[in-house]
Amino acid sequence: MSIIVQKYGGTSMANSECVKNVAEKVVNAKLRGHDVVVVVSAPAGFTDHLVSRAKEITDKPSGRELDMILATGEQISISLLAMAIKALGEDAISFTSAQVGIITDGNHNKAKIEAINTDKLLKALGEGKIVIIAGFQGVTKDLEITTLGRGGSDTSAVAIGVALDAAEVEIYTDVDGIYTADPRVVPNAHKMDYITFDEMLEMAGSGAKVLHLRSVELAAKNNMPIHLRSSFSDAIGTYVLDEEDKMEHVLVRGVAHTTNNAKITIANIDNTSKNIALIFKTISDANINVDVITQNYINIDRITISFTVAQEEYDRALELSKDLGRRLKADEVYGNEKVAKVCIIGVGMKSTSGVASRVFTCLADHNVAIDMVSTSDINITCVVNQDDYAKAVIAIHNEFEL
Ligand SMILES: Nc1ncnc2c1ncn2[C@@H]1O[C@H](COP(=O)(O)OP(=O)(O)O)[C@@H](O)[C@H]1O
Ligand SMILES: N[C@@H](CC(=O)OP(=O)(O)O)C(=O)O
Repeated sequence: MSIIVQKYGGTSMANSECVKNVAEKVVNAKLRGHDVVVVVSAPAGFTDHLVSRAKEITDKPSGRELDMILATGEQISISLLAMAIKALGEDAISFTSAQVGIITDGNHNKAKIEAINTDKLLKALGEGKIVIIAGFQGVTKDLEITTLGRGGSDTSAVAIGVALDAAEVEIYTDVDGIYTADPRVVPNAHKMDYITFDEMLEMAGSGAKVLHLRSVELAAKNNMPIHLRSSFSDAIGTYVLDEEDKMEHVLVRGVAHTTNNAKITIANIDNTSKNIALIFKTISDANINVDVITQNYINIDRITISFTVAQEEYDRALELSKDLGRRLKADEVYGNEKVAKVCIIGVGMKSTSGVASRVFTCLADHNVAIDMVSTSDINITCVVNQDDYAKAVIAIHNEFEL
């Protein structure tokens, strides 16, 4: 019998009505003849609530203790779902990650899965049970509780799918598929039937939180198809696949955005690779992630470096940059705490020229100033003022008739 892994996110597990709805969908999959493994998240908003409880006690909870509290939300969901499935007459068993043996490294709050013990899962499936596993959490070899980073249940589901050699991983959520842009920002965005792993990696990495980035990396690495679909209908959703030939050829597949960005500029320093290396080593030594980087020439010997960081890192990054500016005798160091990234994504760009010029013309026509640009062969990212991001996303969505 083929194994199918289904993941239900917080929005699908929000209340008892939702849990009963999920139980029906799971039982239907079992009755269609599958061995069913279900991965669930905490009820919507519950993990946020746990974070704020911790923050009421201290601004800086230790990673270990934060994981101890954060991992509890998913345990509520697994037990309620097992009860709901049993109430429908099917046998089910719930497991925490520690009970299964989902082994991670010890990096609290952003742990990586290293191994999954499938013994208990296969035994329970062999006994005809529906298996329910707590997503988002793991355990180290020393039995320390860890979590995989916010949104990490998608990654749990794909990792379990790969370990069990499942036919596919179905991710159920509150939208009926992956859209050409965030439907909250672009009301006429439309659902795609397919998207390639590469495009979805860019979308997820560029702010489309509909799938956890690492879940897509893992699926791509193991060629595990993901079917993202709605918990509230039976309609086919969006397939994330390797098979580009199955898909309609389009130049641009979608537009993603993030609004949580800040920009720092170190102006007019000597153009030496030592100076550039010093800047980025100092920032990375402080555990700050740098995203888009640009280097502008003032003349052959002098350059200006700009880079973006997450808004929550802005103050620390600016302080470090001011210190660097003094050491490197920069003319000026300044920042903008509120910028946004708008990312235009499509594998079709690899083989077609002129996409960048259409993007820039379109943004100019809509009076959106472009602060920084970075490109790969399937992604054009423009950094714009935060107030302009929605205008920019909608304009580009229209320009490419998505
Ligand atoms: N391109 C996109 N396509 C679909 N949904 C998107 C996109 N970009 C952002 N989203 C948002 O992602 C949300 C689903 O993710 P999430 O809230 O994490 O669900 P869950 O709780 O089920 O894991 C949708 O409600 C939608 O607003
Ligand atoms: N409950 C965790 C893990 C998760 O993946 O949740 P969701 O599937 O609702 O995004 C979180 O809120 O981050």
